Amino acid sequence: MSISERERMTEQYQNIVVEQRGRVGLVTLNRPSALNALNTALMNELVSAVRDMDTDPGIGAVVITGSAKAFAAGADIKEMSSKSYMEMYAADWFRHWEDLTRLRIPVIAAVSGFALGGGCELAMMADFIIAGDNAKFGQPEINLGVIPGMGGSQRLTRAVGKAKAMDMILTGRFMDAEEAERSGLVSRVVPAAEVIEEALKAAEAIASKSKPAAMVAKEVVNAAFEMGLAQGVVFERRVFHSLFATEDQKEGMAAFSEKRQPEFKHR
Ligand SMILES: CCCCCCCCCCCCC[C@H](O)CC(=O)SCCNC(=O)CCNC(=O)[C@H](O)C(C)(C)COP(=O)(O)OP(=O)(O)OC[C@H]1O[C@@H](n2cnc3c(N)ncnc32)[C@H](O)[C@@H]1OP(=O)(O)O
Repeated sequence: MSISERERMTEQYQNIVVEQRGRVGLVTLNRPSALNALNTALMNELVSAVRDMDTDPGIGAVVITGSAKAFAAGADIKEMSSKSYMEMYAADWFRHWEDLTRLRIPVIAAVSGFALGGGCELAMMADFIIAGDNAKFGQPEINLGVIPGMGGSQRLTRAVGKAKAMDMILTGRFMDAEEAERSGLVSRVVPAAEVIEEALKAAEAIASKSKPAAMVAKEVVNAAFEMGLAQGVVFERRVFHSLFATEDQKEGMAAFSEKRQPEFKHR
């Protein structure tokens, strides 16, 4: 992407910064004065940007990140506080942002600092989280008289188990990076100053693989949350069989036999 294209993309957005680094899309939440509190404008820009990346043949993976101090400190309390029950229920607030979990290409959340409430939920909507050693995760909504509202109770429980999820949601306590890794919430912890670099490296590695294989790998792993084991194993096996219809499978296995790096077509 040329600098002018990148500047144009950035001009489209006020609450995020959108960049392309090789075959990786990088989205940085950009509301530093509010610790990247997630308001409607930011979420709509985020969904729009990652949807464009998802259909861009030149992008194979996405990284979403925030600032050193905050990935996102939650939903924007000031925007939310005056809403009525019927305003929330009639608009079914947050439903549309579940689209973030339906992207085809892999998404990595690079988390430094606070990932609280909606910020933790947004990170858990990614395919995996790389955390800086200063990261603090939490679902402290109970302090505000509410509960998680964008999948937090469901994804946190599946990620760390009932005991820790219940502890965090009922007490509102934060979980540091070490506990988050130990609990399975994050895939790895790196020095905070290196988290974006590490996430970009992981995303570049993913984007260098076969795109159809990466897309279906994400799909079958996520299916484990929705299917029984026997059904999931059959689904995985059928998808494995289907990859033998791709050029990338032929190229990947031929490259191994010929002792060379594969040149995937990424389509
Ligand atoms: C219905 C309308 C649509 C809503 C918008 C769309 C949302 C999309 C996402 C949906 C998420 C689903 C719902 C979710 O489950 C519910 C929530 O997330 S509720 C919020 C949960 N988060 C919190 O409770 C954390 C609140 N913040 C804090 O506790 C502290 O800020 C901190 C993170 C511990 C840091 O403390 P400090 O270092 O002391 O910093 P400050 O407190 O001074 O904060 C600096 C500055 O940022 C502002 N700010 C921080 N967090 C938020 C926030 N969540 N919303 C709005 N503003 C926030 C804070 O007010 C300060 O601003 P200033 O006062 O200086 O102007």
